[in-house]
Amino acid sequence: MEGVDYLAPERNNAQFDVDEMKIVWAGSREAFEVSDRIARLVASDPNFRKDDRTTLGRKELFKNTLRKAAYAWKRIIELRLNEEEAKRLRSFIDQPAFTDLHWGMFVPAIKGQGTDEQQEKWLPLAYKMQIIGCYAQTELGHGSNVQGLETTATFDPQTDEFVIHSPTLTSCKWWPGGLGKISTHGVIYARLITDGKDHGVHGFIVQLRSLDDHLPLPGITVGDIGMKFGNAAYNTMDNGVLRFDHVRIPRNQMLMRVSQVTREGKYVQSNVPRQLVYGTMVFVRQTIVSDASTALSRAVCIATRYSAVRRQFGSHNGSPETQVINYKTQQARLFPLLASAYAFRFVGEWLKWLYMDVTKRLEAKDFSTLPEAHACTAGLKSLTTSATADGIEECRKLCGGHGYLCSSGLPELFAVYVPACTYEGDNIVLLLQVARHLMKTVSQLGSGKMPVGTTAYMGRAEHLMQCRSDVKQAKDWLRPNVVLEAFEARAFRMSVACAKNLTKFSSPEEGFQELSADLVEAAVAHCQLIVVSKFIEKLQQDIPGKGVKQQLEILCSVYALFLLHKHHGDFLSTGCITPTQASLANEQLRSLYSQVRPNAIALVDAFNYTDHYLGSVLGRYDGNVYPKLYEEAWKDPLNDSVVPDGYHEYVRPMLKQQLRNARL
Ligand SMILES: Cc1cc2nc3c(=O)[nH]c(=O)nc-3n(C[C@H](O)[C@H](O)[C@H](O)COP(=O)(O)OP(=O)(O)OC[C@H]3O[C@@H](n4cnc5c(N)ncnc54)[C@H](O)[C@@H]3O)c2cc1C
Repeated sequence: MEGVDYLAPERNNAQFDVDEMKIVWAGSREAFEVSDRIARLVASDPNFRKDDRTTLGRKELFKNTLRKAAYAWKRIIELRLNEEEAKRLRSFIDQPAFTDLHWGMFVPAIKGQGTDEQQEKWLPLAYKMQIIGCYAQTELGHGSNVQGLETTATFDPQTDEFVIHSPTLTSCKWWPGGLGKISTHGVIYARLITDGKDHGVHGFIVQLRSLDDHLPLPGITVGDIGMKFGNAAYNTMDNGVLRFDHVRIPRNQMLMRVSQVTREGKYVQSNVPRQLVYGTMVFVRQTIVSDASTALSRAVCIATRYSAVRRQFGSHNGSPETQVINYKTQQARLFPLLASAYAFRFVGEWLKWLYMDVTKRLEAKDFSTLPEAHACTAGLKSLTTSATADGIEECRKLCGGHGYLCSSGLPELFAVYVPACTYEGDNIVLLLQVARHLMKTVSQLGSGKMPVGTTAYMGRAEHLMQCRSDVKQAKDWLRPNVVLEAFEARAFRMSVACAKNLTKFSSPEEGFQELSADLVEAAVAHCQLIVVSKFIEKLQQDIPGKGVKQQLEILCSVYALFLLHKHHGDFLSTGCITPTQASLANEQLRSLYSQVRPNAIALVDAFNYTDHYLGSVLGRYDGNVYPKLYEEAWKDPLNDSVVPDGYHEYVRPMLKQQLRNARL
């Protein structure tokens, strides 16, 4: 029945003020109002319809993406939306497009690496979308190892130009989003060569297509790299291939904030420090972490609502069957993901603060915390995107068979999200960078150099090596200091163990290669500690609203104790806790799940997602799942006719034993 809220009894059980939780989730009342207004705007506009997306062919899908991007830009101008509102609008449209790379990578690259004059020239054009840009770093043969890129930018002093060239097949740019069919310009990464000397990889602004007829400029071969994983999903994006044949660009199109090439062809470092690039990196990764909380919360919202609707077994004398959300196994799979969504939200919020802190320090020429900030954002990007990709897939399984239908929204969400584990740095490669930083920090402890930021806890080395948890009963695990100390001791001891083992090898590099799997685990332990500690810090703030803080305290404990349970081998083998304490943590966790249960629906309502944005029949706000699933099935193009196309050619001859005469 339309208009009936089938989840109302669940909502009535909530023990906290959902409206206040919505503000906490959004970050502030103002952020909530902007987000709520823009989400409704998109949901109510039929131009942003997306329910037929997974049945469209690639060309139709792509054209549909271009239409939405153009229409969105028109609305942004008509409604005079500010930068934040425009960003929200693009995200609620929920369809990856060339604009993501234009605003998310091209513009920040020019801002971060361009000189003042370059910014004055290029940014106004980009802001008005008079040029459209992409970010082209990866090549067919080279991704993670950026220093291995082969594209060359050779300075020609005769003409005051760079010659951009792809010397081999493997040097073709491969993957950049927006490149394949749309970008007019790109920030292209190439090896800078002056006077026969290779100065390593630098960024250049290169025009790729004519601004009149959109044809590639002379010397440029460009196209799309082909279909990607899943239906619709990232196939709305034109990830591209690009080959240069001695393409000339003026010297002033090298991004010269950090290093320059003079008119005479001399390579000079400017007085601006190289660390400046860290600022852009922290900004981009902060966005990725915040996107992780969004993607995971969407999946969790769908799985939680559907778990309250779905019933299996347990009927007695004609009573309804049991809601699957009441099964302890369902709770033990679902509620840690719910807690993770909140945890990632708060660590993302903290990263916004970190970005501002990094920017301020850069302005004051204080570079002391930069390597730590860099390592920490790399690690958090890796941790949150991996957990989110796995979490979305778990949510699909939590929805049983129906989760496999595109109309559940989960297959597309997974397909569109999972490359986040690879782009902006492969997650394992990033964790290895974190591990290098941790090993360096440990090695400097004896020299009196105090670790900073998220590694500051390592400064209490002696205590962390000796401390033993004093947990005696299950509820002791609810004390934040107890949890924090266990996570700190585990992370530190794992790092110290790796550092010790490294000394057994004849060269540090050989040791690093050999121990890389252990090093990755140490890095994960460190990153999990960061997320736990930022959740705990969040709870030290004043959080208004009936019951809101209590719910967050429960979720924080769920997040931490779930990790402790999952990785209890680490905690036990490093001697941070005893087997008895590990089982007390598990006992406490079970009790926490029972406390989450009555609030589960309200906790996902607090994400404030419209049905349009969720794009899921299973996750509908009103819980009216079955009639809508039934309706949705009939909309499939296969059901346009009762007898399918192909029956007369292929099925009938088989049934009638006439295949021998059939023309196949
Ligand atoms: C959807 C999507 C969009 C993208 N958009 C862009 C874009 O806009 N612009 C752009 O320039 N690029 C883009 N990329 C490319 C992306 O940045 C690269 O794919 C990424 O950096 C990983 O590099 P790779 O593909 O070379 O992987 P590889 O580095 O080849 O990784 C392959 C395997 O080797 C492992 N590995 C690699 N190095 C090490 C090591 N040192 N130690 C241990 N293991 C290692 C990895 O963990 C992985 O398992 C995009 C990619 C995708 C999937």
